[in-house]
Amino acid sequence: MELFTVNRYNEDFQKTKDGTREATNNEDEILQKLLKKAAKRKRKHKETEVVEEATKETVLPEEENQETQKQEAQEPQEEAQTEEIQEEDEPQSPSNDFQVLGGDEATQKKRRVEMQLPSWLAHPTIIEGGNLLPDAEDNQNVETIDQVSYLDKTTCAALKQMKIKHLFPVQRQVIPWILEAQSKPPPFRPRDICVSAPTGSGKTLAFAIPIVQLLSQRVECKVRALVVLPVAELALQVYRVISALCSKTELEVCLLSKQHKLEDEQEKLVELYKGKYYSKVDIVVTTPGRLVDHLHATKGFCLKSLKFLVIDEADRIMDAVFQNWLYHLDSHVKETTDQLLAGTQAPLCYAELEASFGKQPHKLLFSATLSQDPEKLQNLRLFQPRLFTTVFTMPVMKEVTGEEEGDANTNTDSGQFVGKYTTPAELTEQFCITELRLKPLTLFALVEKYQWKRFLCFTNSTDQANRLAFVMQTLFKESHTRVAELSGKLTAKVRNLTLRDFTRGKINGLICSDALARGIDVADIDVVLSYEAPRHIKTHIHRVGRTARAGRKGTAVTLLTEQDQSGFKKMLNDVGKVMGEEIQVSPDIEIEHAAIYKQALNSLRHRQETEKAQKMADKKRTAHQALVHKKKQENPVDRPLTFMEKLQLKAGDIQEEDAKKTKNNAKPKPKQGKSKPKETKKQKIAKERKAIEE
Ligand SMILES: Nc1ncnc2c1ncn2[C@@H]1O[C@H](COP(=O)(O)OP(=O)(O)OP(=O)(O)O)[C@@H](O)[C@H]1O
Repeated sequence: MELFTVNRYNEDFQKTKDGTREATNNEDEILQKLLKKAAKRKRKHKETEVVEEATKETVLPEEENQETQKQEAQEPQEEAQTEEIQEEDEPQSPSNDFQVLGGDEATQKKRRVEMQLPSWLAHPTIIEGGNLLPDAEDNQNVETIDQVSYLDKTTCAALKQMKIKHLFPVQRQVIPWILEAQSKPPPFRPRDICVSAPTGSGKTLAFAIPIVQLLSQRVECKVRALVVLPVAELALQVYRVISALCSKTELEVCLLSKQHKLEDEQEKLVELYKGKYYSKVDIVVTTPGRLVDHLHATKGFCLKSLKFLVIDEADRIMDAVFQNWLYHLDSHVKETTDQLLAGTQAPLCYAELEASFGKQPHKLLFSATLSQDPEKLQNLRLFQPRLFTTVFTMPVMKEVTGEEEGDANTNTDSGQFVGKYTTPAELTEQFCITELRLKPLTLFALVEKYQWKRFLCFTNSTDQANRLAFVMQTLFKESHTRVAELSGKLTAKVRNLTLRDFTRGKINGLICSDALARGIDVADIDVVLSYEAPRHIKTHIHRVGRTARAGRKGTAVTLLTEQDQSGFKKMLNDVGKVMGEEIQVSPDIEIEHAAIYKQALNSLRHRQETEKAQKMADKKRTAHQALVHKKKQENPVDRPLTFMEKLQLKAGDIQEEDAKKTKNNAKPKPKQGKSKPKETKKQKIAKERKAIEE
């Protein structure tokens, strides 16, 4: 069963001779074009070589000769691969592999079950990556912002103010597609899209520009666009970009994140006028948790007019626990015709299209590591989804085994869509082998050796980030390098201040946990270090993606121990990546910095002991308080009166006073005898309590 409803009006399908359908080879055409370009480059290179050879007297040194032999050898292989790729694209008949029970050894070997991707994942629209720098040769013939036909004047003016000269490849592909999809007449609905593009390739503007341009003509202010991001820092960053784009329009943008009070945000969202709520914003940028808070708590926060739902870092949001935000959101958007969207019904007919028109927002998913897990994607109920994916080099579909190193940017596992884990072309990846006990010192020596002035160092946990930041601050005490911690352990306010100081250059290095690994965009980071090998390839992709952004060069270094190396290498090879070159530090670092390192470790140990003692004291104090409280519960005499008891007493007193008044009128006043001994507080409380019980 198709995972998603197939739309009869989908322009991507064409009839073949025998009446069956097949996807047009849009992506195949692009792949073929890329291949031809590569082959032409190879031939040209070879011709020049032959010409050079003809004029040269000297014989090529042995290795060069081997090089040309290897190249020649490779050529026919490449052509063969070209054929393979053509074969690959033909729809293959399902394999009839099965296991013969009790057969001989050969037949017993279970065939590897290859994950069959849904057709929309298997046939993505390929975005040909390239150099993003405006003055790069690839961009000489790229239109400038003013020459782009599909951008209106206000958008161009806003982009110029943001110092944007050219659109990036992912923007040139996605923006016109969204504008065109939205221009379809009712009841044809725009297809939902998933965009998988490298970190720093400009995905934010790829969705922000069409949304702002399409909403800028709105008349009434209603929430028509919702942008959801996994963390508050990212939401703040995207909010700033969209606000800058809206500066030339009347659109209002609002940021909802736990960094502000709920009441203050409610003030910005809605206003009550003559008993009716009106929206004060057009575009809302938020995190899933905060969205649910407002869906429950903010009266008048209406999403019935929602036109766009953008999910940035979509795989992170789909992985995480805030899955139920989709359920809450759905209950606030127009009623959903589930069976229609979940693909359990027959393909859409005109009446159904008409019935479902405007019922769901246009869903736009973006990530550098998009998930292809059908179950997770199913939750989003995408409508005839379309995948855009970026590749920098020809995705050569070849088997990559653990030992050999695959070419960068090639996804060889047929269970993954093309370009799934593409990293920026300007990124240089390196690694450094060290011992676990010397890792802080190795990090210190690398920063000193390469004189890095702006670096990020990622650890696998917040505790590790906290400890490492402490040790590095001690090691860098003598030098001018300032290091700070940035992890989930700190409050959002402290994290913002630290990030601001780092952006301004007051701090040189941040020791971060992976909370910051996604999306954060800080310019000119020299190097991103992984202090510990990342546990998952996605984490690695997002960590290294903090540098080499927007076409700028960047370096990523991973600190590995002998034990980590093989696992890390396999993790990269599985997605067709390589480890890069090895860098080393002087083997005498331990001797050179023995004193300061020992001092750092001792102060860390001392701090940990103090913290442990503090924790023990806190534990004892809470235990004692619990005991005292328990005792007070047991003999209530010492327990101070509760609020209810005081109210009862007050009510009792009033009754007593009334009774006394009537008695006093009838009875002579008592003689002044010896004054009674003053009762203690305890006796007073016991007496009051007795009075209540009576
Ligand atoms: N057309 C453009 N011209 C110049 N700079 C651009 C352009 N588009 C985006 N940028 C800049 O590139 C940087 C990265 O953009 P953005 O954060 O949108 O990338 P991204 O793909 O969302 O990255 P990530 O996957 O890490 O979130 C930003 O500093 C942005 O200002």
